[in-house]
Amino acid sequence: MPDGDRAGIACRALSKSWPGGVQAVAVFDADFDAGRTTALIGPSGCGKSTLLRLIAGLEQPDDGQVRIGGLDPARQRRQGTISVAFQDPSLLPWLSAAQNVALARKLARQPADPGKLAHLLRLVGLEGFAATRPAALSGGMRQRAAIARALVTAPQVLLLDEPFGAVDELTRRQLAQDLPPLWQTQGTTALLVTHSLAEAVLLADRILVLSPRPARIVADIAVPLPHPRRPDLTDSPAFRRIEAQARAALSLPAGAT
Ligand SMILES: Nc1ncnc2c1ncn2[C@@H]1O[C@H](COP(=O)(O)OP(=O)(O)OP(=O)(O)O)[C@@H](O)[C@H]1O
Repeated sequence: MPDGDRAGIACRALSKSWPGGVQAVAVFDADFDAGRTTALIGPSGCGKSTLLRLIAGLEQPDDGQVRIGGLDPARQRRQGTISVAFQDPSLLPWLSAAQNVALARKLARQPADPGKLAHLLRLVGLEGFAATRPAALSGGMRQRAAIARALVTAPQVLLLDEPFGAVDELTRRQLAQDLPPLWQTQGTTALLVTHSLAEAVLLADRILVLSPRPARIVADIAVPLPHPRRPDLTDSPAFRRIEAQARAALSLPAGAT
């Protein structure tokens, strides 16, 4: 990772056990280059969300450290450098969808940008629901509002934990096509947890396949396909080859590399 790179992520010997003794992450080492999108894929419960929460500075590791551009991630998050969109969208219930998204800019001390707000709401398909409060949105709509909230600050680091999990298949494909250019053209470093191999290949420059808990890297797969990627890319031989490579790595027994 180049020196002085504000958005490169370094995980060093990262370990985290949860109360009750579950070791979710054990001595995890990885570097994520600035401006690249990496998909994390692995069996359910292997520690992907824990890893993302450690990288976001939302949890402290028991051992090891995370550095983003050489700095503590919690500090970077408070400065608005890092945006997260997790499975639980956690929108403020008393604000409308648009106000929830706009608040992110305020918290990051960025000036209001109504044009950008409207553009993002349109891209995530919520233009007709800007004034609607979260309780009156569907689960998928709340997730889409959370994605818009994560993108509205043009963050240097974007952490997405199954961001399209509650979104229907058709909308998912549309979002997978429309949203990545927003962060990829502005040099954002993105980490994306997904259970979908196709989504990983469509969105990412690199796929890390993780073992069952505690998560460790069993395969590090480059996705050298040009952006932007259209959904029909899924029919190409190159796409299928990478997808098959990731699938094979996922089915490796624990302990095998
Ligand atoms: N807050 C918590 N308190 C206690 N245990 C936790 C907590 N969060 C996660 N765990 C445990 O840590 C392990 C890893 O969970 P984590 O959510 O990181 O996995 P995951 O790979 O993201 O799973 P999934 O793909 O199902 O979302 C699991 O055994 C889970 O029960």
